[in-house]
Amino acid sequence: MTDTLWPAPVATGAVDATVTVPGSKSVTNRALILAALAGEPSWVRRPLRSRDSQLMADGLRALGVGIEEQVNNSAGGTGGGEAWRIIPAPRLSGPARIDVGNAGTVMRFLPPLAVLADGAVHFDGDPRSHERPQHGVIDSLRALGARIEDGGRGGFPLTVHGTGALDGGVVELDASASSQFVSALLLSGARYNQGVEVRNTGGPVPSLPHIRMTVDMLRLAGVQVDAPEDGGEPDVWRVTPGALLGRDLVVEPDLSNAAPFFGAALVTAGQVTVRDWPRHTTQPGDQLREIFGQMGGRAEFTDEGLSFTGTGAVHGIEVDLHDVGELAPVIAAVAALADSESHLYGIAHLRMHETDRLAALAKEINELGGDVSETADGLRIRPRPLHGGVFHTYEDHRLATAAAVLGLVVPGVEVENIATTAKTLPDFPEMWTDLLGRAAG
Ligand SMILES: O=C(O)C1=C[C@@H](OP(=O)(O)O)[C@@H](O)[C@H](O)C1
Ligand SMILES: C=C(OP(=O)(O)O)C(=O)O
Repeated sequence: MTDTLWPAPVATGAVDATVTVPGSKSVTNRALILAALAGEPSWVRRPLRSRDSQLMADGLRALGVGIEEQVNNSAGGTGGGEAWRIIPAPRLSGPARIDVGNAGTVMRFLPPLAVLADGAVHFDGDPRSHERPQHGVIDSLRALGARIEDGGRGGFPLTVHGTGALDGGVVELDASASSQFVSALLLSGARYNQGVEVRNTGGPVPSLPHIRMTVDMLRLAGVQVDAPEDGGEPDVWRVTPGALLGRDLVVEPDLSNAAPFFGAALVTAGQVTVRDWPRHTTQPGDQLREIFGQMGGRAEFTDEGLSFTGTGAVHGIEVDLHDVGELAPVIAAVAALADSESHLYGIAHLRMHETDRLAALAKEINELGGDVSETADGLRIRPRPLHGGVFHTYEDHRLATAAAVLGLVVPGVEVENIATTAKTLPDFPEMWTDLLGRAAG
């Protein structure tokens, strides 16, 4: 029920908690794709189990990939507990129907894999999937030799007519709307006859750490990749054709989903430790240490993970979020509670995310009494005393978690459809209640 209202709990004091954040959506869904393309079985341990990863797993299963859910404490050393065992199909095959939901990773990463299946693979998803940009994937796959029917829409619903193989080669595209166009082609590219060379001819590509994640995970699967940041040509990524190795991989916690929990520490002058924070990672959420640090908190590695402490001060910030747009909604919520103005920029592409995030954040914070204006590529946020009210979430998990942060210190915030957090963080309401514990009102 999308019209259900969740009364956001108010913190009566400083939060003080240690939190286990579920696995990264981006790592889990890449690991599933790479395991499906490998020449041998893989383990994906501590996977994210959420709507987006379930959609990815179901899509791969529809093409013949075996994904067994196991609780296994003995196999393969580290990361016992929950795991997925992935058995690649001897031959990916259609006909199949795949639901992409509103998952960018599923929308963009699966069609390039479906071209390797034998048969017709039909894709459709939530109404929003019909609006999110997909041209970078469809046009590129066509240029590389694929047959795709999309009724001239340039997006979903669409049918990939797989023939079991793709020529591949060099392709030019405009990836300024989404880094996922580039990641999508690279992830399956090693299985194309000539591999793939992706050349961005558009404006700057957003979310570059996510492309780095793709490149690193491909290399760990034995694929040779040339990338700009390793001295290669700017805006060009090249994947050499070849087999992929099966892997045994432990998924890192989703650091972008740590944002509301650290946000809680910041706005209540409390302390939150997120367990198992990796010391080295390509996840954009790692930049929370720096960004929330500038906003007044203090991050420190401990034996358990990363501990973040609010000092009582919450400062405004001027920050380019082009690389880390996923973090913008929670940063905007914290900024609305700060002691000075903020300017978040470099995030025009957020207009085509789960919803138009710039418009939605401005409207919803303003309806609570805030003063947020949209710029061409971001938000200006001038803190004002806020009051309670309904916060609409537009089927966007990050709008919902941002609203929960506001609700900690603004009594009477009611969050519409908190269940939308199931996209990447299914247990969010319970985790939030646990976080507050005695600090809840
Ligand atoms: O590749 C990925 O896993 C992602 C890339 C980013 O997409 P955009 O480049 O479209 O922002 C990010 O916002 C999204 O949540 C996940
Ligand atoms: C933009 C996001 O998701 P998606 O993978 O659907 O693009 C996000 O999680 O913030």
